Amino acid sequence: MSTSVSASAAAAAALLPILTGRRSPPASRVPGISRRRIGSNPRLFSSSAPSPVLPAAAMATDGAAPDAGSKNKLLVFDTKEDLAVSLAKYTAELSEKFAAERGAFTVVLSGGSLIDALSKLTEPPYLESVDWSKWHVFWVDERVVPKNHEDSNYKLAFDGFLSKVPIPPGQVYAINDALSAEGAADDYEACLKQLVKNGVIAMSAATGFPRFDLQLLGMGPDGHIASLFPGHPLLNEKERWVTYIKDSPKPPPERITFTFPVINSSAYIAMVVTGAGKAGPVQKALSDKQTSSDLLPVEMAVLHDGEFTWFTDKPAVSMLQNK
Ligand SMILES: O=C(O)[C@H](O)[C@@H](O)[C@H](O)[C@H](O)COP(=O)(O)O
Repeated sequence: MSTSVSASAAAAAALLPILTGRRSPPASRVPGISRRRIGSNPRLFSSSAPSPVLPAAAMATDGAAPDAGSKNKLLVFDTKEDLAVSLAKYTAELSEKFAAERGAFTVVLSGGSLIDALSKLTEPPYLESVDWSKWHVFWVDERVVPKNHEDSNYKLAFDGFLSKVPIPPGQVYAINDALSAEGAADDYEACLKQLVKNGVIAMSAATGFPRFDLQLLGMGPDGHIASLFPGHPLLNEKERWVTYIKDSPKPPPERITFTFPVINSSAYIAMVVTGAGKAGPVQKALSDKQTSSDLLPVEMAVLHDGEFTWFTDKPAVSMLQNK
């Protein structure tokens, strides 16, 4: 059982009644293919269908917000299992779409609980049906530690996901762990630039930054995403693709991270956020009271031209819903 909410950046979804009895369309549809718009008000759906992934056509709002809010969605799941099933279907469908359209699928991972949420992709039917040879895997942020260190996001992803699927090892782009934070950020940015030249990574003509096909992100209880923390000067980086931080409030202190211009140039973002500890930032991000002065990092993740889907559970949206 799940609930899907249209979630423009300005949508006060909490204020809407839940409409029942509407089933989601067949889950084989790839979100974002159709662009039909259905009106100016945010809509909220409750669905008993096994997959809550609704096409953008059904979820779109009509420019209620001045950003890409018309392609934002909020999915709320009863269980981690339901979330993982839906996230696997969503990712597999995008893999098929981008493999067909551009012969490559560029996927960006974060650390944290996201990796567990990808577990269903390592099982049938996806293990066999996904064309893993098209995948190119990147990290939105990485801790500057050796790849075999317990703090390494690469190790987390390798142990929990990458070692279980047949992605060609040369298409998994870990940081150079022999370098300093500065050096690793420069090196990673140079690697991305080369892959743009080779046509593996798309470019956004609109922003001039790389356009990853799918970024699979988590959010911390303080509203941070990637290694972009509240109030940190890196939030304002406008030139670099990849930068570094040496004073991360979340240990370990030294990290590299994508910048907002890169995050916001993506074609798709899945923001996977569960648990009551995240309810505050979720509420802030999805409320219509955004001001430019005190934005949390998660609120600054606004796609220039893409589709942003929140994969959440009920505790995470508990401050949004009508009681
Ligand atoms: O390097 C990191 O520290 C992670 O990439 C981090 O940004 C993570 O994605 C969030 O903190 C959410 O983590 P959880 O989902 O485990 O809360």
